[in-house]
Amino acid sequence: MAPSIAVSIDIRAKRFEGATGLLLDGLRLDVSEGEVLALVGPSGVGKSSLLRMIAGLDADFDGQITVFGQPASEAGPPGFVFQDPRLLPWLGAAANIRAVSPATTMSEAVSLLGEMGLSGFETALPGSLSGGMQRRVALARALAVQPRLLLLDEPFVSIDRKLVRELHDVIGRIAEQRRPTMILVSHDLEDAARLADRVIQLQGRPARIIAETRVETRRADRNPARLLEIVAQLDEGSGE
Ligand SMILES: Nc1ncnc2c1ncn2[C@@H]1O[C@H](COP(=O)(O)OP(=O)(O)OP(=O)(O)O)[C@@H](O)[C@H]1O
Repeated sequence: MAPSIAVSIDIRAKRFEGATGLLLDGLRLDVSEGEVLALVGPSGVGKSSLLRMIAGLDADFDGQITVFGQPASEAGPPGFVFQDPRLLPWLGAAANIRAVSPATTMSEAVSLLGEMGLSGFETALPGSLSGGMQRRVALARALAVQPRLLLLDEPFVSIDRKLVRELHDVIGRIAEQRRPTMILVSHDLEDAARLADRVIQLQGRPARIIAETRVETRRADRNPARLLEIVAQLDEGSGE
């Protein structure tokens, strides 16, 4: 049986007030339930803007986006991990989760932090955590409401490569075990190659889909050599 559609995007036009020209013009894309989709493209192409439209945070465009069959602006908030972790600096890690999701019990928050590899850091203030750890708290916070849709906006920027790999593992585990539909925005082909089931590459103004690549290799089998091959395949697709 074909998987059902989680997110259906049909944008005829998106323009920002005061900006010259259209940001998006004729973008159609369906995301299947449980799929990990990567949106990749250069800075300024419109990836974050598209993510905000999918989240229902920006309904000012010509077209329609549905999330599990409902207009995005009425579908309820998805899990959203922003480029910067946006943690409350005066609250510990578990309290940060509960501040956004009050229905989450302390033991659920502790268990989520454990899943992110942060056992023992429940009361740690954000300022005492590394950038990678703060991202993991933000991920735990997004997962606390058990979202069917998880949106990740450049979760790997400004952290060093070793921490990026740890975060790749955490997100890969979420994909395999919790199986939310995930849309991951990145400018880095390697992030996409490591995590995505399908990679959409955007380019230009208005932004167009210049390549769509399905990554058939199971995430667990994407060892360094295979990852290099996948990145090369994506590079070829983008004409780089
Ligand atoms: N609220 C806004 N008003 C006007 N222009 C905007 C607004 N938000 C974004 N833009 C413009 O839209 C374009 C796309 O921005 P967006 O942040 O979506 O790109 P991006 O691909 O996510 O880039 P980056 O990776 O640098 O965040 C940019 O030229 C940006 O300046």
